[in-house]
Amino acid sequence: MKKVLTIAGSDCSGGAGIQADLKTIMAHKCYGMSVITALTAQNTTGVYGIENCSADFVKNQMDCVFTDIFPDAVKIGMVSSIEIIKAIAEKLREYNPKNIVIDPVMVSTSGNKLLKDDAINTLLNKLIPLAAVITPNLSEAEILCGFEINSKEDMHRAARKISKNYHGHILIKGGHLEEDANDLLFFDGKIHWFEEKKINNSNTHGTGCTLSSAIASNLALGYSVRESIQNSKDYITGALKENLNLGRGNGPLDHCYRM
Ligand SMILES: Nc1ncnc2c1ncn2[C@@H]1O[C@H](COP(=O)(O)OP(=O)(O)OP(=O)(O)O)[C@@H](O)[C@H]1O
Ligand SMILES: Cc1ncc(COP(=O)(O)O)c(N)n1
Repeated sequence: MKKVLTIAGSDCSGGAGIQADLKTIMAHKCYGMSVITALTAQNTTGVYGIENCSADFVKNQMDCVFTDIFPDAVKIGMVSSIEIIKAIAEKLREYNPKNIVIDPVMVSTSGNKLLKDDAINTLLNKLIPLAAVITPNLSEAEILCGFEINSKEDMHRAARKISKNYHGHILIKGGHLEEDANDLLFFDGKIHWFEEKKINNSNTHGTGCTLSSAIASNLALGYSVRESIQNSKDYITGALKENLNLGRGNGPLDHCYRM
């Protein structure tokens, strides 16, 4: 059995974060493990509190995982603070796992900050360089490239700019574009579009977490980056099409649809 580790925050309502990741990893028939960076009190309507884990305890969790059940892929989501980012980067350099996928989570669907402003540079300089794939959404890509993104052409320009400092695979997610849900992969100067019609469903809480943990699971299973992204997009599309409608806000995805 392939093993996938998620390093992320907990979402007590089960839609995003560690909970979405573990559901996704299990749906891909991989063995899921978690290093929790923060507890959040949140639900489909918003984030009502954040308690960060200490950097030392993050390291302690990573030592326990890596010295016992070494993962075939690692997904990284909410990382909150400079100290936690540095701790994760230090341990990743020590254990050197393959297939690191970073979802540079900055703001929740409900508009709440999940990464401190002063931590963005540390994320960029210390953690992102260790990733095989990064998966910014439009607003995260805007922060990484420094200009507004309103079209497919802007997404391409943004990827080119980000690639000047980061040489891995850049997947800019277009879920928040007005038109279709088209995602752009940029690597080694070449681009590939993953195209999908937008599904009319506002229950999209956790789509970013789900996509990145699905990509990590597919990489662990031995698929190429391109195949992993296509498989993951198909998984998201299927989970959105189920139209699960839970909670009073932007509800979660249905991870049971393939089981
Ligand atoms: N309404 C939709 N229909 C089809 N696919 C979608 C829809 N919304 C998002 N997606 C897809 O879901 C994935 C996540 O994209 P999105 O841009 O929503 O990321 P995100 O903002 O990080 O997610 P989150 O909502 O978790 O913050 C992408 O592959 C995107 O194309
Ligand atoms: C712990 C945690 N991690 C990530 C997200 C982002 O997901 P979304 O943008 O769908 O709210 C979140 N809300 N909570």
